[in-house]
Amino acid sequence: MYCYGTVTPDLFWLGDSDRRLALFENAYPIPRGVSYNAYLVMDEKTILMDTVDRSVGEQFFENLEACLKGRNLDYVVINHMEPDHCATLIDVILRYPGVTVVGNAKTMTMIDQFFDFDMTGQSLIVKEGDTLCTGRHTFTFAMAPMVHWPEAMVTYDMSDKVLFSADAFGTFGALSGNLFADQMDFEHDWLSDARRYYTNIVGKYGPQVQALLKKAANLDIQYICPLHGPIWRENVEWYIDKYQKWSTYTPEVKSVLVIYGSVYGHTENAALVLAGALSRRGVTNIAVHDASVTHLSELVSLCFQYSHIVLASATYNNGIFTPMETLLSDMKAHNVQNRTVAIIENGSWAPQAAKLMRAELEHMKNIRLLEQSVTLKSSVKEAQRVALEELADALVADLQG
Ligand SMILES: Cc1cc2nc3c(=O)[nH]c(=O)nc-3n(C[C@H](O)[C@H](O)[C@H](O)COP(=O)(O)O)c2cc1C
Repeated sequence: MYCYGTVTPDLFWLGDSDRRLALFENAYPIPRGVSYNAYLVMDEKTILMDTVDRSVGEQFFENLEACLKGRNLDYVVINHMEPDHCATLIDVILRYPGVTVVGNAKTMTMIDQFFDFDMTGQSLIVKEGDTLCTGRHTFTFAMAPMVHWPEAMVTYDMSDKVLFSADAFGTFGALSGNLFADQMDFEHDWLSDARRYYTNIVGKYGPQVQALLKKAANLDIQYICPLHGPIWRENVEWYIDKYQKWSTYTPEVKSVLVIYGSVYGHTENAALVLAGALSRRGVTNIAVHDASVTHLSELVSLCFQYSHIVLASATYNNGIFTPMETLLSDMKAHNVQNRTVAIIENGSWAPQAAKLMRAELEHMKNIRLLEQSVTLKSSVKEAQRVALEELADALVADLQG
């Protein structure tokens, strides 16, 4: 049975959620599921904004058919050619043979790459600022390259001030009846997934997100309709401000995130001794994570959130303990920058981790390494306890500075 939702009297949500998928992009755990959103505007001409992942295709077509109420589909706009939004595009064309596919030149190239379908006479190529009128609604298009693929664009309904934002402003998490962010406790229940989605999916492309935000700043936005997660119609500025912070690599929390890589628990012990020392000095919201336990996508997200990061690692076969090594490479891949970092190392015969971690961090932009570091030779002794207290002093001084 169809279950589409109403956004405005003539704008409908046709999406569905996948609660079974374990890994989004076969990489990111999504215990809360994920929604794939598509939207239909019923005007003199009917216009569909994007399609959906194959996993929810059946429900999507039931919704589309019910929503169209026997009318034909005139346009389908492809804001983003990634298969989680476009896998069902050809099925749309086959079901509605007269439909015109709207996208930019790069979109059309990608359609050719992904599918074997001759679109001659069925496509409309749009550029920055072009408009398309469907009756009461006039839509304009803005390119958003690398948010999150090169062909990405957004569509703005100038009549009702709706931004169809593609992957921007999306989040992991299945929708449960409520379509709007103001119908949920977004900050409490969704924000950490929204941050994890942003930082891992587009975190690398801060300057490109900034370029899109500058375009959006010129628009009167009453609704944001993303391709994943809830729709925004209230407090839109709050969410845009989060995007400002994330895309400029500005920390949200002025506190210390401690991540440790530990085989037998002694490096973990050092991390906790430090965390306790920080707490006694009045630092709040300290976070401690085991790099072997907390998923990388969560750790990357936390690195975007916190101003100060302490990395503590055992030496492992003359290298960095592998989960910590993987984290460092992921931090680099996601462009983590503008952070203050301190290092703790451990090793029973030739500790190397500090030197090697430092070398990795030097490849990242604007990472300020605290001079103070702590070396353990197997376990925390009195000398290291004192050194950890001193590291806490240095971190507190830096936080206050
Ligand atoms: C597989 C393996 C390889 C190791 N390689 C080194 C090494 O190259 N150099 C060193 O000084 N210690 C090495 N160690 C020792 C650990 O770094 C050391 O025992 C450290 O105290 C472990 O800290 P943890 O208790 O937090 O796991 C190695 C330990 C393991 C299990």
